Amino acid sequence: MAKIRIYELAKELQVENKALVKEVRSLGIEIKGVMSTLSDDEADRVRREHGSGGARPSAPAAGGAKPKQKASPAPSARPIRRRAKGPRPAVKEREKEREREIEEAQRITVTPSPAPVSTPSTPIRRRAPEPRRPAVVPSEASAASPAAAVQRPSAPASTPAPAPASSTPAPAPAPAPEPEPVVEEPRVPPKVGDRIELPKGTRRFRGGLAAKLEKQEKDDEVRAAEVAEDERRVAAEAEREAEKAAAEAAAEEAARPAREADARRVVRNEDGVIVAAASKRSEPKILGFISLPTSPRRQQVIITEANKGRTEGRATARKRREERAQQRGRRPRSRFRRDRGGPKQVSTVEMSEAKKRIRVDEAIQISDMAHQMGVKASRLIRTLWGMGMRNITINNAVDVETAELVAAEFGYTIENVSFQEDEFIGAYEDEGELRAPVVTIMGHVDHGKTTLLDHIRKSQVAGGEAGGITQHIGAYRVETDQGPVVFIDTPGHEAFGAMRSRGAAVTDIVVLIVAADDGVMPTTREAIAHAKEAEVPIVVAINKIDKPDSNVGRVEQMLMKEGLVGEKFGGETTIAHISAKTGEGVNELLESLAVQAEVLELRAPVEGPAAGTVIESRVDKGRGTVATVLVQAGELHKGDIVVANEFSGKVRGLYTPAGKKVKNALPSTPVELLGLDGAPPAGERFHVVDSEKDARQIVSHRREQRRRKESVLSGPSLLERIKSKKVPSLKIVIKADVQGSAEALKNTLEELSVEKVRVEVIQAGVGAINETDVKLAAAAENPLIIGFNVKTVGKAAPLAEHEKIPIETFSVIYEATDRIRERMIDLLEPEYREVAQGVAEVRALFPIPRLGVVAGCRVIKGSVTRSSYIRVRRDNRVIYEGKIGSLRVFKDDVREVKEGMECGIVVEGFSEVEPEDLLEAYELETIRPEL
Ligand SMILES: Nc1nc2c(ncn2[C@@H]2O[C@H](COP(=O)(O)OP(=O)(O)OP(=O)(O)O)[C@@H](O)[C@H]2O)c(=O)[nH]1
Repeated sequence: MAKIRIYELAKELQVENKALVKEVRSLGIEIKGVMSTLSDDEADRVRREHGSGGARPSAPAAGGAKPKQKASPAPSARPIRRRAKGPRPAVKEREKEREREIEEAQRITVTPSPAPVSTPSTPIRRRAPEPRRPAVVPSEASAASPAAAVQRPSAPASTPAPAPASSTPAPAPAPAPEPEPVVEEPRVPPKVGDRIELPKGTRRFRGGLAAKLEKQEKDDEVRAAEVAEDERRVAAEAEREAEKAAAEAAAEEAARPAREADARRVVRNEDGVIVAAASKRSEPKILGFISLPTSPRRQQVIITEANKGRTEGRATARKRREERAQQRGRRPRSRFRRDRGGPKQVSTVEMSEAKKRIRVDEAIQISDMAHQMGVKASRLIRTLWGMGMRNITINNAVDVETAELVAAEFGYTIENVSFQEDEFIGAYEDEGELRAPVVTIMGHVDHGKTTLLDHIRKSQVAGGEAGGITQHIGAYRVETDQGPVVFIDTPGHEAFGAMRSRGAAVTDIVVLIVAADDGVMPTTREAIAHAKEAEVPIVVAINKIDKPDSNVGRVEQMLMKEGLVGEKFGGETTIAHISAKTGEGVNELLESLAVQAEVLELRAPVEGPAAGTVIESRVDKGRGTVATVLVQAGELHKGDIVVANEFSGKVRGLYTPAGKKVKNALPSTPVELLGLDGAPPAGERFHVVDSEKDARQIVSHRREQRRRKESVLSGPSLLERIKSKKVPSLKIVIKADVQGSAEALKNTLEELSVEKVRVEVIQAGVGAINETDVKLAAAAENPLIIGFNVKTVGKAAPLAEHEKIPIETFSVIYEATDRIRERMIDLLEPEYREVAQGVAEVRALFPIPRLGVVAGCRVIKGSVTRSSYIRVRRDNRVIYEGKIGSLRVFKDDVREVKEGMECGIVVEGFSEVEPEDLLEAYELETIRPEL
C-alpha cells in the first residue's frame, strides 16, 4: 500500500509542514515529524478533516482537481512568517494585509483551467472556506478600482469558472460607487469568458489560501497562548526556585557564625591580603595550589564553583521547557534564537573526554585556552580573578598548574606536554658515603681569612692577590690531621656579598673570622646573617691573638651581642682563638671543625652521574671556559657530558684548584672543569647527563624558558633602558675575567648611585672588551666601559675612541669604585664658592657720558680685579650685587688695583653708587660638586 509523507501531504493540502504535523497529531495519529509517513487511510482521514476531498491528486477523475485555478502566483507564493519572540503582529496590520490579499484576489480574472472542473455530480465536495470576518473589504475598494468591477465566480473554489486569461483593465477614472446587488450563487457553472460579480463585502479567497490564512491565524493564536502559558509557568518556577534558594541560603547563613563563613570563603596570604574568595552562592572547595605573581610562595587558593546555583537554576528551567516542548511535539523555543529559518542540525552529543583535554607546554595564553575550550576569554579571566590573579589579561599566559585549576572549572583537563628536566637529571639524596665537610670562611676585610687558609694549605695565596684582597671565590680541599676539609675562601670585601651568599648555600659549616684587634664589624654581622639564613653552624675564629693590641674578651662580648655565645659562657658556639700568622690555635680550630662535621654526619652518594655547584667560572685564553665546581654527589669523570645553566660540554679535563690534573672527582671535591661552551654564573648547579643530545635539549629548553620569562616581563627593552634618562646617569658596560668579579663589580658600582646621579650597569659579562661592548655602550648617554683583569681586543679601542667612549681597566675593585665616583661627579652641575678679593671705598662720583657713573674709589683692603664680582654695601647692608663694568686708574683700563691705590670703578648696571659705599670685590671659584 502506497504511503505518503507528511511534507508531501502538506504540499498537496497547501499548508505548512508544521501545521500539518500538528493537525495530524491532533487526530491521534502518531508521527515524528515531516518525514513521517501516513498510510492511505490515514492520509484520507487527514484530507477529510482538513477539508479536502479524500481522493489523491493523482486521481483527477475523482474530482480532486487542485482547488485553485492557475492564477497570479503572488498570494499563495507568499511565505507566512511568524514571530518567534515578541508581540504578535498588530491586528490592524494583519487586517490590512488581508485587505491587500483580497484586493489582489479580486483583481484576478479567473483563467480557464485545463483540468476538468468538478461538477455537481462530483461525489466529494470541498468545503468552501468561510471567511471569519465578513465585510473586510470596504465598498470603496471595489469602486475605486476597476478591478473590483470584474465579475468573479462567487461559488466555492471547488467550482472555478473558466475565465479569460487576463482581463485586468488599465486603471481608469473610477465611476462613483454604487451599491452592488447581492449576486446569487450560480446554479450553472460559469463558462469560459463569463464574468461573475462578487457580492459586495464578500470575502473571496482562492481555495487553499483562505484555508491557509485561517489556519495560520488559528495556529498563531494557539501558539501564542501556549507560549504565554509556557513563559508564565517558567517564570513562576524560576521565582519559586529563587525563593527556595534564598531561604536555604538564609537558613545556612543563620546557622553558621559570620566569621566562620567569611573565613571559609576567603584566602589571605601571609600579609593578610585576600588572594582568593569564593562566591557566596556556592560552597567553596580547595582544589589545589597556585603560585601567585604577587608572592614567590605558593598560595592556597579556594576555587569557587561560582554561580553554580544560578547556572543550575537556568539549566533546570531550560531543560523543563525543552521537555514540555517535546511533549507537545514541537521544537523548543529559544529566547535567543534569531534565525527563524528551518530547523538546524544541532549535535547534542557530549564531547568525549579525550577532546576535553588541552595540551600545555610550560604555559598557555589565556586567549588560546579560551579558544580551545570554546568559552569566552572574559569568562576565563573572571575565573582567574576569582583566584586572586588580578593583573591577568587576555594576552597573559598561565603556567600548567594554573591552567589545570582553571580548566577544571570548565570541565577540561590539562595534559602537561612541557619538557621535564627530571627525566634527564636525577635528584640525589643526602645519603651514601661519609663526605668531607665544606667549610666557608667568612669575615670582615683584612681580618685574616686568606692568611688562615694559607696557613692551612701552606701556600701563599694572599701574597699573589692583586691589591692584597681576595677577588674571587676559591675552593680548596685540604688534608688535615682530622681528615679532609673543603674550604671555600669567600672574599671578605663587602662588594662580594652576593658571592658570599652563594658560598653559604653550598657550605656545611661557616668559620667566622674576627680579628682580635678589631672586633665585630659590619661585614661580620652580614656574614652571621648569611650563615643563619642558610641554617649553617658557625665556628668562630678570633684571629690575630698574637698582636699586642688584641682583646679577645672584648671580641667575645661583641659576639655575644650578635647571639654567638661561647661554650665557656654556657653557649653553644665554638670559639677558637687563633693566629693565622703564627699558626697558634689553628689545629684546635680544625679539630672543632671535625667535631662539627661528625655531628652533622655528612653523606653523599658516590655512584651515579655527578652533580654539584659552580663555584666560579672564567674564560681562559688558552684553555677556554674554566669552571671551578664543587662535586656534591656522584663521581665526575673526564669525558662526562655536563650541563650547567645554559651551557654544556664534554669534560675535556679536570684539575684541582692547585692545577693538578685528575681523572675523576668524588663528592666534596672542588675541581676545575674544562669543556663547557660558556661560563655559567657562580652558584649554578651542574649535572652530568647521558648524552650530548640530552644536554642540547636541556640547554635549549632552559634558553627557551628564559626567553619566555623575559617576554613576560613587560619592562622596557635593554635599548629603551639605556636611552631612558631622568637624572644624570653613568651607563657602564663591565667586562671581567670571571663571572663572580663581573657580578661583584656590578653590585658595587650600582650601589654607588645617589640621588643626584645614578650608576647603571647595562651589561656585565666575562671576557675581553670587544667591538660589541663598544657598540652597546655607544647607544647610551654618558657611557663607560670597565674592564676588570681583561684587555681590549680587535677594533674595540679605535671604535671607542671614535665614539668617544672611555674604556678603563682595573685589577682591584676599590680602584674601580673610586674612578666611578669621579666619573659620577663629572656628570653633576658645577658648584661655586665665593673667594673674597678686596674692598674699595667710594670717595667721589664722576658722571662720564659713555661710561655712566664712575665711582672714584680707594682700595682699602686686598685688591680689586677687572673680572671681580662686586657687592655694594651701604650702612652695612648689601644694596646691589653685580660685576665690574670698568676698572681704570686715571684713564687707563687696568686688570688689577691693589690695596692703597685709587681707581675708577663702574658697577655694571648700577648707577646709584654714593660716596662712602663699600665695594666688596670677590671671585667665584668653581668647586667639584660632591655626591
Ligand atoms: N699579626 C697578625 N696579622 C695577621 C694575622 N692574620 C692575618 N694577618 C694580616 O692581616 C692582613 C690581612 O690578612 P688577609 O688574610 O689578607 O685578610 P683577608 O680577611 O683575607 O682579607 P680580604 O682578602 O681582603 O678579605 C695581612 O697583612 C695579614 O698578614 C694574624 O693572625 N696575626
